[in-house]
Amino acid sequence: MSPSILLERHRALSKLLCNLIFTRDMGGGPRTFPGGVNKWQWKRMHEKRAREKEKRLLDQEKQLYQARIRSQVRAKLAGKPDPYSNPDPSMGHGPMSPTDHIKALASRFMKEGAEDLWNEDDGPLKSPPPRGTNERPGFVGPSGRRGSIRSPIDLRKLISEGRENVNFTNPSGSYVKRRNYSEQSWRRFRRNESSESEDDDEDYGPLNESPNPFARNMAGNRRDVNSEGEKLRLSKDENSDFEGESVKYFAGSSRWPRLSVGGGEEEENEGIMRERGVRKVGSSASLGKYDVKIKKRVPLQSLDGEVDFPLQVELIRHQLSKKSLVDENGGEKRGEESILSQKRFDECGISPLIVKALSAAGYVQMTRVQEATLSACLEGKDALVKAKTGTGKSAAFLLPAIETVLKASSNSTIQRVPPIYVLILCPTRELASQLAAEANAMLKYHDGVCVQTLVGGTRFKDDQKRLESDPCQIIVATPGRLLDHIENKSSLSLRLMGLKMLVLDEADHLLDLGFRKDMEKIVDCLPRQRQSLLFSATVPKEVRRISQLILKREHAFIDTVGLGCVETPAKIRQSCLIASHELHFQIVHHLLKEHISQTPDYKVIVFCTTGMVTSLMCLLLREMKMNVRELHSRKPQLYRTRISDEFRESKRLILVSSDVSARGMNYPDVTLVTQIGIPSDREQYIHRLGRTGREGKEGEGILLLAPWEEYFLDEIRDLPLEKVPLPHLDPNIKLKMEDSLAKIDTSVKESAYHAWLGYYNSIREIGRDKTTLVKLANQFCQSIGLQKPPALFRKTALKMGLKDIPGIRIRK
Ligand SMILES: Nc1ncnc2c1ncn2[C@@H]1O[C@H](COP(=O)(O)OP(=O)(O)OP(=O)(O)O)[C@@H](O)[C@H]1O
Repeated sequence: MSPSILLERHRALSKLLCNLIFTRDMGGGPRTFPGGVNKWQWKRMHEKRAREKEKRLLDQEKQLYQARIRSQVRAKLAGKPDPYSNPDPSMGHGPMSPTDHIKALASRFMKEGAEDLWNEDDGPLKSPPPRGTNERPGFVGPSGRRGSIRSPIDLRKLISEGRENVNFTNPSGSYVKRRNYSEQSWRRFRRNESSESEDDDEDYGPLNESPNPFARNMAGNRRDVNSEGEKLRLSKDENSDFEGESVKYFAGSSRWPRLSVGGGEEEENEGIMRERGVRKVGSSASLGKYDVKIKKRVPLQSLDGEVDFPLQVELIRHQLSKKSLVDENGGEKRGEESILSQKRFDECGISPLIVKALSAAGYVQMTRVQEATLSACLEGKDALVKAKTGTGKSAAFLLPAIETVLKASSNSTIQRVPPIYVLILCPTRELASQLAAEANAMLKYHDGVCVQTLVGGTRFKDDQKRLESDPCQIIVATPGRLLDHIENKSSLSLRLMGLKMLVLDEADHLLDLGFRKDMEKIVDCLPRQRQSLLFSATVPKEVRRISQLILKREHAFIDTVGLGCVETPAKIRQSCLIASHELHFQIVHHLLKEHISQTPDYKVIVFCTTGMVTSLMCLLLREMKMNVRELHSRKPQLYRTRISDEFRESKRLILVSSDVSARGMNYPDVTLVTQIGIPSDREQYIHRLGRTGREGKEGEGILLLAPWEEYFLDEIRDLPLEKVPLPHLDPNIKLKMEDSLAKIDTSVKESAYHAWLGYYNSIREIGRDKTTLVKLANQFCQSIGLQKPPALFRKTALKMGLKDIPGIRIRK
């Protein structure tokens, strides 16, 4: 063997050993922490402490405020002067003015980068209901007007008193409206407040005259101060993050003070910092001291009067030029609804062969999310990206992923263990196959780059053989199967040492409790020196916090939806029907028939709560002579793949599915999505709905709930859902339906009952009242044609906390 080859081998071996030694400590921070807890337990402990502290502070503040009001009332009744009025504000000892109070509270409690998260409901800000209306918030009334929505107070807006009215677009072209809220909103707020205080706050007498909305807000009475139709977006995020930096502000006038919450252990330091006029920003609450930036405090006062006129003129100019561009391209309407941007792929510095492959696939112009993210991703930055369903997020991360591989391959020397440069994780097997297919389409003209999937439901040994015989640089995997490989000490772990990029598609779901443990283990085995990209159509605030465990501190948060904007595509008509369980099957049948008669090329997805309920629904619809397929996790993988492919290619077909199809699946031209029963959460509703109305096309979504499930509407009250009356149901269909139900095997119905019970038991709002849950389950049981509820195994009943609940039968 020649010396040069030996030297080469020696180098490769040393590199590998270095990697092994230095990359065991991965994913951020040391591996062991005081008390022997691991990194994740340590961080969770800090999160918990921060939450508790925040709650304590809020409670204190609430008590102080209430005490103040009481004293004022007493003084007023006794004819004494207001004990809190400060005759000489310059003395500085009296109580703060309401506005100052709010500012002080805001600066104490709000976290940097989380101003929008102050909205506890995590939804857009909407206007208060007009007095005297009975319309349910969030629904479109018969007149077509949207019912108003109860939403929380936007502190920043209140702080922004004195600012000029400015309308501008952010770099994505979305409309941003800014107004002077000083008097108008204040008056509106007070009006709104007084209307409710009559019922709620008798004790406090003149509370409705109180000018301190925040204290009331803390007391749980959140109210909105926006006027109807206004899209208020005051956050720095949507401005700065389009620029690719999470700490950069787009407009001078939108420079907001960075605000933070100190974590449990940090109280002492916090005091010192405050004294020095320095404050911590970043995720100190959740990450202890590991993710804290030190920033100079920007005094609130000085910002109040600050108006950067030249910049505002520039913004208005930008808006006008954007508008004329849109008009040139076929009117404003089209411009708003198109997912495409003005930029072409050949303008953004990606490899010409990829551009060629993209053109072959019909991609010439970038979509907005692709334009907004590509440069940051190509620069190697970490990013958390939020964009609506069906807007091209997959290509937005696949392109930089492929570029990373091309770059790494051209730089690397021959290695004994071929490295995996890109790891893409996603929640379902079907989505993994879809992403791999899309990546392969982009790699059409690149022979040397290979993509493989690692998903459950296939033979583990086959995976291993494939990995050995056909070394790939990109892996698309589901967390469970990937972890099997890692824990099996296969060569995959070694190959992952060369990882350059980690992508989490449907990131919020992957960081959710169901996947969290697996994700923690996986991330621990990846090199720390990597780029991480997190994509989803929904990014709830907890996810934004937890995402920092994967992302670097200086990551970009790119939100193309925008704070306060509706999170679902504009062209999807959404409606909701409320009906008792026994009518559900009939209604579903009626809705499908109606849709089919109106839509020649129909393509429908019916989402059910669980796999077994999906199975029952599918059998029933098939009995009713409808063209249906079923897809859920109880089916073998080969069957799932076949059905998924068939549904992708076909028209005039109904797919009855569990949540395996809820996220990421790109079935073209789905005309209707129906959801039967409550989705597991608001995010799941948005993702399921997003299977229709993709690429800016039209779509329709119908949610069917039982009356007791109506509470869920509160979670999605900011979405444009129209509550529609029950359709007239044909009595003949009822009889037919009963016949069909009778033909279905009892075991299927029993399994559906058990699954139903398990599903709703796991939903916090319902599962905690076991007696009611069992009653409702028995209603469902009758609606599916079972005479009495099937018995549960004692162990199952125990696990579910249902053992001694009346109505539950235990197997002997
Ligand atoms: N630049 C482009 N030009 C034309 N079509 C595109 C472009 N980028 C993506 N698409 C198409 O847009 C559709 C939606 O893309 P994709 O599945 O990536 O959406 P998504 O944002 O990931 O949705 P979800 O949130 O549901 O996962 C696909 O049919 C895709 O082919």
